[in-house]
Amino acid sequence: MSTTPDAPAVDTSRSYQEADPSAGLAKSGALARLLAPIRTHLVICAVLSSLSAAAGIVPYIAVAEIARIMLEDPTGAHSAIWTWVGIGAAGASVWLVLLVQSSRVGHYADAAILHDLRVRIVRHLGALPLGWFRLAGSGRVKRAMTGDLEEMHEVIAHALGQLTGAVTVMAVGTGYLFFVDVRMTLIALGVLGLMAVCYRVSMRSMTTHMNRLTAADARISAASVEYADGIQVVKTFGTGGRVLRRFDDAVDEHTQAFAAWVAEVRYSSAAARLFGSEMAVLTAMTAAGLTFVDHGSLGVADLVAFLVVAVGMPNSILPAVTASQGVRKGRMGAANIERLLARPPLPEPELPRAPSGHGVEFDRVSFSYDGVTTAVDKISAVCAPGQVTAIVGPSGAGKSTLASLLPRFYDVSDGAVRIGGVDVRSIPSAELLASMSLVFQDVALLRDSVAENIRIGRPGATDEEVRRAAAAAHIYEVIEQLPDGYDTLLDAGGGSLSGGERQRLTIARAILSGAPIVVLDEATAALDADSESAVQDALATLATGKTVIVIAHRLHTIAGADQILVLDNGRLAERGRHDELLARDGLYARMWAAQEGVLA
Ligand SMILES: Nc1ncnc2c1ncn2[C@@H]1O[C@H](COP(=O)(O)OP(=O)(O)OP(=O)(O)O)[C@@H](O)[C@H]1O
Repeated sequence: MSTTPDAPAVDTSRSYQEADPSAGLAKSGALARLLAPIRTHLVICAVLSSLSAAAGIVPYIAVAEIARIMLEDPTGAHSAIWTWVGIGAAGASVWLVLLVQSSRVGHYADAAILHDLRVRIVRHLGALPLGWFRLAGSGRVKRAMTGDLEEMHEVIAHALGQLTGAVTVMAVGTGYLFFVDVRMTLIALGVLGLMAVCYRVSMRSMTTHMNRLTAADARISAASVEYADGIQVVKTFGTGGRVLRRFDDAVDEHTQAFAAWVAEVRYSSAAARLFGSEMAVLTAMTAAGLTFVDHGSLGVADLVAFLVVAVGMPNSILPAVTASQGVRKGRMGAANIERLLARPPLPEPELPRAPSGHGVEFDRVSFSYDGVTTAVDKISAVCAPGQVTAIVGPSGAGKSTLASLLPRFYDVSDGAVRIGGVDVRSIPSAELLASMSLVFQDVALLRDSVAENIRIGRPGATDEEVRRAAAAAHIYEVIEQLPDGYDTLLDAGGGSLSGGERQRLTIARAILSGAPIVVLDEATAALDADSESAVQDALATLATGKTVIVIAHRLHTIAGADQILVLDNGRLAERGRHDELLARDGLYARMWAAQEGVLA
């Protein structure tokens, strides 16, 4: 917990790392909890589909009874036949009406709850610390909004009805058959029971195999994305073979995992299919039935009842098998969604305070991503308005982490970050973010026009203001030469803009926003000399009169900074101006010598 007096109480024990998806919270019961608001609808849907299934079996019973009447008294009056025809037709009508009603109620409840969950997820995402998105990635968000919700949809709109329907068909069907002949019914149930046993055997190690397949799937996706994202590097440096090998390995692993599963379950699943088929029930009923008829212990009419009703039962059981797998997936989807909704949101201040000024202070700031390893360790520094503070250090020293504590991508584990004397945790997050321009190296452009991409900095800005910002960011001429000028559509990758041009576009956005604090992560990728100097000029314009914090990778770009913080292994190793640090002959001097050596 912070030792500083103005630090609001927050839970610093939180870990920002995404929990293992297979880990426990809400693993069981998540589906029931998330569906609680539509429980009544689900009960109605289940009752309707159960009644519908019961009505659906009536026509089969009617056919069997008509056959009985005709076989037992072929020459008699057949008025009872018409009664059964009526009962059968009524059963079919009720089946259809109730089926439609149950589907209507299920889909209505499904649409309502999924809409509700989508809104909850989006609101929750809006309240999560921005750092979470960096760690979890867009894949996690996409999975929640599409795959996980779709799996819940399957349960609500389809699986529930199929399962209740199957149970009812079994109950009503066997009830009627027991009434006709107990021995034949037990034989029919025996065949279906064998199917259940074989199915259970084939599903015994499903979780292990599914986990292996899911892991292989994830590796295939990662290798594909890695290949597509890094296609330029891959082709330029001829490392395509290595990346493709990772892809091939992942595909091989997937194939092997699948083959191992198939090899293990091939007999049990084939047997389950066999015993669950109409063919198996028909064979068993015919063989046993004819034997009993031969011995005179079963009437032909009773045999017909089994051939009509018992043989039809597998038809409703097979969809229920698929439905039970759907329920399993739905439970996993619900657990994922519940886990996402359980991520703690960024705490908003109970007593918001307004900063007086825009000086930034890091006061004995510590931070750990996992609650174990310290990424930033007791760093103190003051970044005055109108001055440029550069953060430098070897890779992994904690530069980006320290800077990301200012916009509260993560909250400090200890100490405090202040703006204008106020702890950032006491400033409402919308105001906090509005007070700073963040220019990161993973330049974020939207799929929109050039003008709109700049206007994000200040949505109400006029075209003229957008143009002035573009001019100040030294990107004006580049835009003028684009096919549709400011109306040219960009894609998320920036379309035909170069790396330096994309950076200047985001600098124009930051200039337009006029935010008094600027945090920028210098591009690690080397730009060509012209682009580099254009970016430097743009940054100089952006920085005028502002509190500027630069995460620098190339030291010569920040040699003129007012203050340089040299981080090493999460600690502040040195601080001072360029000349002072060179004179100290420490880490900075060594890094400088190394970079100059490369440049020389
Ligand atoms: N998302 C994360 N989860 C866990 N640890 C992380 C995460 N991001 C960074 N770290 C760890 O925190 C430490 C500081 O990383 P950070 O990215 O802040 O360093 P950096 O100086 O900015 O490095 P670079 O110059 O390579 O970008 C490193 O040990 C890094 O491995």
